[in-house]
Amino acid sequence: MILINHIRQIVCISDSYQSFKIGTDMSNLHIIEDGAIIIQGERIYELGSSNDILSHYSPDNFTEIYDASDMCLIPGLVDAHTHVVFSGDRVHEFAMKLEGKSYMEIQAAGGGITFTTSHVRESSEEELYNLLIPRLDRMLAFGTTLAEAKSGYGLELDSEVKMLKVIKKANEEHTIDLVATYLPGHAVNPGKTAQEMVDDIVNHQIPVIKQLKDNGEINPEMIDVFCEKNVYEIEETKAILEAGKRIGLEANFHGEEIEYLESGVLAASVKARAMSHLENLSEQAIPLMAEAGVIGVLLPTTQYLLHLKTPPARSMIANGVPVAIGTDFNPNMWCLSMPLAMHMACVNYRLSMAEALVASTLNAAASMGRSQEYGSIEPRKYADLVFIKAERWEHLIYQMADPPIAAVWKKGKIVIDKYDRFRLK
Ligand SMILES: N=CN[C@@H](CCC(=O)O)C(=O)O
Ligand SMILES: [Zn+2]
Repeated sequence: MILINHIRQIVCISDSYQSFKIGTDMSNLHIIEDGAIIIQGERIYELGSSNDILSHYSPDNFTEIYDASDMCLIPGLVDAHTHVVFSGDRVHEFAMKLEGKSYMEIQAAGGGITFTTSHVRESSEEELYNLLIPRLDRMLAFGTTLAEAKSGYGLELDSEVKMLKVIKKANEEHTIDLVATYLPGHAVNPGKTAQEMVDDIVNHQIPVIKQLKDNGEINPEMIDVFCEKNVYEIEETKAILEAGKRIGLEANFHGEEIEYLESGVLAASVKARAMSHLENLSEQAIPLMAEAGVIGVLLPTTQYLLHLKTPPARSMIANGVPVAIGTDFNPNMWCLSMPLAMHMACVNYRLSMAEALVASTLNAAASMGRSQEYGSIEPRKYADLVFIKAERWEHLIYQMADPPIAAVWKKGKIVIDKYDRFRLK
């Protein structure tokens, strides 16, 4: 067993194995001052105040002992929304956006998702994998230990499957755990109608996805659609999500990003696990989402880049929608840092730092069906831990672009240690 002792603050998030947090409970972080934690194998064994833990154990009980008296501890961060597998950058489009072109204008002219899709179709599985790994390394250095990862730049069966295989392999081989989302409805291929795409996805792609999943070749757990005006609108989105649900994939989709379509009501009616973006979410949809337990995933980086409306985050929290945060890392929005996304959610959406942390740990884990094992510091959960070298944990968010992350532990092992000096035994 391993003991980490005299931690200034252990920010547990929950002490009752909650699946997610809502409302004022998002401000309740269950902080233990001068805490100690015991790790056994991959998991947390026990935690409490240092006094309590030290009175029950002797140093002989431990193979390793660490002193963390100048650090705070939070659960590993969880990134609820990424498009981390792709080839080709879009820096030229960033310049176009600065000149005033909108996201949809660039997409309509064959750029955007269509541009990235043509690159991904040309890339081998190995090329995509080799591009992915350094991105995951960077995410880990920013404290992310679990992330959602979407396909969505294949937009035909073979290339979607290729992306899902890359995600599966990276999940097996990289330290970060990935939950795969199959995103067949990310854009409409040039020369096709949305309805033709839906027919292909529902009748041709989804049965093969099921077969490959059953054989263990790919492992998507969720299905996603970009529900947007002139992309996949409500009925088309619904058809894809329901076909995915029939093969056991949970709905976790893009909605209400650029134009209002009432996708929040759709999310509630199909009992989606989560919906991301939400900039145009209506007040009427909020209680329905709360009632259906749909997690609202905020993506403050993209909203900032594209000058989108501010999502009604405060109203979502006040009305009981569980709120999560993601980086939305993708070739449109290049951000691998959850602390930066959290900072933006605090400043631009007026989340408190406590709410942002819950949204980036327990609630983000819930958005991918993982909150029983990840997202809080509680006995039996994975020992995915982030140490912050500061007097209070809030420095993680306050120090914005350069968060003082001293060490990251993944499943009971140190995987990042910037100071290499807190081990005593
Ligand atoms: N809005 C749709 N999908 C992505 C962007 C993907 C891309 O532009 O490549 C998003 O969540 O922001
Ligand atoms: Zn996205």
